[in-house]
Amino acid sequence: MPVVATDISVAFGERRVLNGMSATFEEGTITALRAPSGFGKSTLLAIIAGHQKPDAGTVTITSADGGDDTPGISWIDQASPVFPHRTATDNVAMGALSRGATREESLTIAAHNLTRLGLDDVRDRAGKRLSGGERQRVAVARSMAAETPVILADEPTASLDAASRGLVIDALRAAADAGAIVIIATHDDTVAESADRIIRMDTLDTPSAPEATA
Ligand SMILES: Nc1ncnc2c1ncn2[C@@H]1O[C@H](COP(=O)(O)OP(=O)(O)OP(=O)(O)O)[C@@H](O)[C@H]1O
Repeated sequence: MPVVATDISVAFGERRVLNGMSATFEEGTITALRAPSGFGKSTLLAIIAGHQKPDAGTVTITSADGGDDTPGISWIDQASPVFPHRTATDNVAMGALSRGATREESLTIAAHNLTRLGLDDVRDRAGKRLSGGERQRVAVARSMAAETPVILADEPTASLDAASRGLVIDALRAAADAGAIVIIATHDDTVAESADRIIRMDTLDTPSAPEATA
């Protein structure tokens, strides 16, 4: 079931950031949120995640079976927490454990996802000894291991070189191909080119403005 944002408005003091924005995010697609800094990309992701309440408007996320349970949501950003005293493997395995995998299964799933994100060399390294870019990829790997139906990524390639960026894009693409709803706030042209759809948030300053360009 899609994520549906309807008539979302947010202001911080006098500054109106989102003004009656509506958008639907379908399963199996990557949507890139694009705009210069300050147009509310992160704010929209935070509202979809439920981290922040809009002044007006609603977000509905219905689980695949049509029930009321909110489906799992992964959040990936540069500040995604990594447990400092646990290894990269354990950090990623937690994603699989969170969906009910056994410890043994989780370690296999973690190994697979560490490899696909180019993290084999640091799999036994404690979280606190990982670089910023490695932590960011651990967060992506954990999200892949968790197989959440919704993945919200705020500048997921910000600390990464071109090779690592490609691995993150490939992972997010694979998640979407498996049915996930992937929404990415990004300034990175390469990430945006990999998306199925781009929403230009700087063209959305009036209610009922056209919501997206392909
Ligand atoms: N908690 C807050 N209190 C006050 N202002 C805020 C708050 N959160 C965000 N803002 C402001 O709202 C605007 C939108 O912020 P947001 O982080 O959503 O933009 P963005 O498009 O993601 O920017 P960037 O590309 O720099 O990450 C900015 O002007 C920001 O300063």
